[in-house]
Amino acid sequence: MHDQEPSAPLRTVATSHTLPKSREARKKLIVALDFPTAPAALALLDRLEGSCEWFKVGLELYLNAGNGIVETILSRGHSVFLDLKLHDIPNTVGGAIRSVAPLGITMLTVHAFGGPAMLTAASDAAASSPNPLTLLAVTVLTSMDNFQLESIGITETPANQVLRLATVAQACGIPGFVCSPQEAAQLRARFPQNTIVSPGIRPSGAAKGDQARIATPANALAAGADYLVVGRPITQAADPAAAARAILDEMSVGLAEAD
Ligand SMILES: O=c1ccn([C@@H]2O[C@H](COP(=O)(O)O)[C@@H](O)[C@H]2O)c(=O)[nH]1
Repeated sequence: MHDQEPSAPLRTVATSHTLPKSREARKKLIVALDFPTAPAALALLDRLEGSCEWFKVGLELYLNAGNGIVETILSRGHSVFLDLKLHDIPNTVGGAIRSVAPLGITMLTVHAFGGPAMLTAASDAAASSPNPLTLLAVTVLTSMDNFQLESIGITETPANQVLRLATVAQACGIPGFVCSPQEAAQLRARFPQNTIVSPGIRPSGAAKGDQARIATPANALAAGADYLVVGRPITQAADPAAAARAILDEMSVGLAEAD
């Protein structure tokens, strides 16, 4: 469904077996900077300096702090996942991608629910990016359970709906997916070369909050996720750096066991 090169998947970096496990874990952890202002986000960034190298900027922060916060995080040498979950008509989504691509972000989300025309326009726009940009198709939000899906007329299970949306997105040239860790194994089996990013990560005993489909960091990696997105278990912890280190330690052990 696309006539240009799709944007590159990030699997090569994420699955490197030459790195020490602690280093590999750091390359797979993305901290969600869900804060209302740039100073609040940068205060957390300061505390995680040296521990974490990937940060996700979502709607809350981006709508307040704009491209400036993205540029600041990039200027500190970190990678940025811009989680805008674009969902609009094809022309608008393509234009939005062309607007943010020059920033130098590494990953950007679109909603797979936008359908083939929108996903193809997104893929084409990413292919013309001046920097390598991996598009991720958001499948079924990790906050949704069967009841939430049924309420909007979707009678499929979350797992089936994730597979359906990922299949459409992949056919349109989108190289990565966002899904819960509970669907990571089925997507990994079906799409071995695609990038899988999983939010809904909760260390044992952590508050679930509004997330419905969750797993621990080790189980998410074992299921085949390339990247884990973690927000509140780190950002709301009394000691965010210690919380991040504990998650990284669990990830390192999980990666070692998988070898
Ligand atoms: O399906 C999705 C897609 C995106 N997210 C985002 O990930 C983080 C998760 O934060 P937690 O505090 O660890 O729950 C957040 O920024 C979401 O916007 C998601 O959770 N689920």
